[in-house]
Amino acid sequence: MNFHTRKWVKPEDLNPNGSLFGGRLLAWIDEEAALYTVVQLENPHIVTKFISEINFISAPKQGDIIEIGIEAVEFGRTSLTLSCEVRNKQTRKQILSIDKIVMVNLGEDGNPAPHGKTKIEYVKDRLV
Ligand SMILES: CC(=O)SCCNC(=O)CCNC(=O)[C@H](O)C(C)(C)COP(=O)(O)OP(=O)(O)OC[C@H]1O[C@@H](n2cnc3c(N)ncnc32)[C@H](O)[C@@H]1OP(=O)(O)O
Repeated sequence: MNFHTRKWVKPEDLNPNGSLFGGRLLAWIDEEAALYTVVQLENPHIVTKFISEINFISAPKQGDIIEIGIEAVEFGRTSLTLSCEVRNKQTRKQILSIDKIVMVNLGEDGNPAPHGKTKIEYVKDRLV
């Protein structure tokens, strides 16, 4: 799993209990999943279709640095299924896990379209 994105938990990210607001974390994850999918499928027109159970394992506090990891689990015909882990960057303590995030590739008409991909590709390999 690649942990591409780091976030610094700031006052505006907190819930009234003083820990990271879950909705804020989900927004960061959704954006990360979308960016990962755009890069993998080489198409900016993708949507989040389905998110499985979300396990909030521990609560980050203000000042924590967290990192968001995404991994491709399955390439479907029009879909790409991802998994997600979030952990504390310094302590590696687990913060959240999601088994399945299903992203769907769209055509110009806005309907699901085959993406033609079967495996993870690395941008550096596309450049040579
Ligand atoms: C990044 C963002 O924030 S996007 C904003 C939030 N997302 C949205 O607004 C999306 C709203 N939903 C939609 O527009 C539609 O549901 C669509 C276009 C995504 C899909 O329409 P559908 O009629 O379900 O399409 P369809 O039945 O062809 O399924 C498309 C793919 O999704 C998969 N899929 C559909 N429903 C589910 C589900 N409940 N769970 C898992 N996978 C699913 C299908 O298996 C298929 O994958 P495959 O082609 O690899 O086999």
